[in-house]
Amino acid sequence: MLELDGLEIVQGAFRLTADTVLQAGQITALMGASGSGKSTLLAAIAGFLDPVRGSIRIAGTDITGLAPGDRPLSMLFQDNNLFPHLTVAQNVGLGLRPDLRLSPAQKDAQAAVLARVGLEGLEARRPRDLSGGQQSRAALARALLRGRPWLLLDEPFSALGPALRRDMLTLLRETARAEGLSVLMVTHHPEDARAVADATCLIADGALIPPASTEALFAEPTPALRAYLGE
Ligand SMILES: Nc1ncnc2c1ncn2[C@@H]1O[C@H](COP(=O)(O)OP(=O)(O)OP(=O)(O)O)[C@@H](O)[C@H]1O
Repeated sequence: MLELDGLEIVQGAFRLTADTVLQAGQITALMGASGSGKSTLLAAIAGFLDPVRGSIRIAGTDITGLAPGDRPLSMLFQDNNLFPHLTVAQNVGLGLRPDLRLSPAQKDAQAAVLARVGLEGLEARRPRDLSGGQQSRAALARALLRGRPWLLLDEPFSALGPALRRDMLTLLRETARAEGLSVLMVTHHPEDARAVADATCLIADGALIPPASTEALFAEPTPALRAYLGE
């Protein structure tokens, strides 16, 4: 479980509150209008932004004061954050060791994760020699290799066309299921939430509305979802 307990986050004039529980072992979509605070909430959970009040717990442990690297989570950004001068294998290996001195077991894990995301045979390429979809796969592989139980995704596939985005979401769902990952995923696309998210939550009027089953929510949209969808 990821518990947001009386959380209050402030950025300049912007204020966001969150007081809810996100279930582990499933995919939760996070939606809300542009500027509603989705990235801000992820930044606070990941430790890039200190809340002014409240606490964040994962699996019962208070992580509010921990440095980003010490939190039981990995974060995937829209721009993929791949280093242009490193190969695909090196970029992925950074998930384990910044100095890339991988043990034989770590090299095996690196090869396995590259195979899992469909990048076998492309290990020696630089990111610029990969398609957009392959770059997304490399970034996902690096996050997966870290082996942290929670994965936070800030619109990571939004630069891809619809077909590639669907492929990536399918890969995400399969991987999350196979590895028992818990995922919190920001998306602007209701169809993405419906395709892969067990639960969906919305930010509206400066507050996180607790998650509900995606199926139930879209079958009977709440006023906040209706407003977001422009209905
Ligand atoms: N460093 C900052 N200083 C002051 N205000 C900020 C800062 N960063 C973001 N904000 C404000 O915080 C609010 C929430 O921004 P945030 O990026 O979290 O929204 P978002 O829901 O992720 O939007 P989008 O969907 O457009 O990415 C916005 O009003 C934004 O202008």
